Amino acid sequence: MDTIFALATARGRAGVAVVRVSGPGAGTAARALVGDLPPARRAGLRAVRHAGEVIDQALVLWFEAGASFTGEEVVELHLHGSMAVVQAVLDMLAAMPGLRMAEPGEFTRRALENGRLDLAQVEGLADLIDSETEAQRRQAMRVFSGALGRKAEGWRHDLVRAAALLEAVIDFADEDVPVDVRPEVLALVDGVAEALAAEEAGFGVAERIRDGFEVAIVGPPNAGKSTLLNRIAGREAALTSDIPGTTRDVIEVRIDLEGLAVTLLDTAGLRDTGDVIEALGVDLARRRAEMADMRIFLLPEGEGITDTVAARPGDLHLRAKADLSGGGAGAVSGATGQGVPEMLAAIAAELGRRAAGAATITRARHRDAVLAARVALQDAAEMLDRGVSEEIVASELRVAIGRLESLVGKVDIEQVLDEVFASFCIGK
Ligand SMILES: Nc1nc2c(ncn2[C@@H]2O[C@H](COP(=O)(O)OP(=O)(O)OP(=O)(O)O)[C@@H](O)[C@H]2O)c(=O)[nH]1
Ligand SMILES: [K+]
Ligand SMILES: [Mg+2]
Repeated sequence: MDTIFALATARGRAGVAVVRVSGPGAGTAARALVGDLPPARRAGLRAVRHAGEVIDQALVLWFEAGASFTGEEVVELHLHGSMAVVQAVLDMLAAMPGLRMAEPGEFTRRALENGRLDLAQVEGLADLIDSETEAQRRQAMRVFSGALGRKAEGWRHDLVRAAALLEAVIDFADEDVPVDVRPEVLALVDGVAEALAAEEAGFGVAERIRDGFEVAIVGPPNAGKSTLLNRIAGREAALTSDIPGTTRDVIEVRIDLEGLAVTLLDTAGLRDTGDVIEALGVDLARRRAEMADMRIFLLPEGEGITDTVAARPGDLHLRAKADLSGGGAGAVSGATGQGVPEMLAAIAAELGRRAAGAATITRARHRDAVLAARVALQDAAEMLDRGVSEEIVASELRVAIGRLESLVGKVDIEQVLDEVFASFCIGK
């Protein structure tokens, strides 16, 4: 096994830069740089030397194999965050036999391979590092701390018991087994199937928390949609003018709305138009608005709309240009900002209400495994009903168990590893 090393912190000038070394040669490599190592898990200040010259003063941390992030011997060198210091240390490590630069995600991959993390935790860690909003952080932390693994283990436990009950009947087929195990098996199968269905139902929202909710601003031309978007963005994200039909493309602005990641969409004003390009914009506006999680309908007082998008429960209907019409509840003005805080609070309340129903599963990979397991359980329940032999029902349960184990990487792991690690950067 190679000993790997990498800069674990972001590149560039900083107060501190951490170089991490992991593998059987980590301790030896570190001793060559700093002399004696401090006791395991205790920070110690050491001079880093190259050919007798002091390169930097570093805080050194050393972890024994079996008690580190990767499960291997690990040394962390907390250097001053200078490009020159970091480069000198990386060069010295690269020159040592048996050491090489880590691949992207390789530290985490070793943690997985050594059983320090399960696959879902690895995904949670990737999301945690990528998280930008409070809801993203909280959701990622839940997965990273093993919540999905614990749930999967509970479901697996119930299904293993159900399969064992059926297998006991198979083993004692010649004897007179007085108990009918089918009711208990069915109860276990139904219980897990229900829990899986709940995960599927909450998946869409969990995915939105991870990737962001889309909220589209729609309305007739010149309603002030782009002006409103710019007010919220705090910059000129979209062109505005008194000419109807100014916006043609969809303009996206990403905001952090009370901890939720939200992408606001400014769209072309909806109307019938002979202008070919504007008509393309109106088409695009309608499609994106219909796909969005929520719509803000902006309508000037006394004005109708000739070409509209269907509203759905939870959408907001607001009167535009509140400054001209005297304002009041349900009115908003991008020009003056009045009503904007109330509008943002209403969006946050609606999306927050939906976010509360988020599942523990957060990725399409999880959803596919849960769906496949639930389908197998449905088949098993139906077979029990029809009096199909215990062997066949038990093998169907094994299919479901296998799919649930894939959530935490117990099976099919190679297939998903490359995809999962593709999003990691070097040093993780
Ligand atoms: N008084 C007032 N004028 C506004 C307000 N919002 C926008 N306007 C004006 O209304 C006109 C249209 O504004 P835009 O933001 O371009 O409207 P839009 O809905 O994006 O228009 P299209 O992209 O053409 O559909 C501009 O002259 C703005 O200055 C507002 O809240 N109050
Ligand atoms: K306009
Ligand atoms: Mg516009």
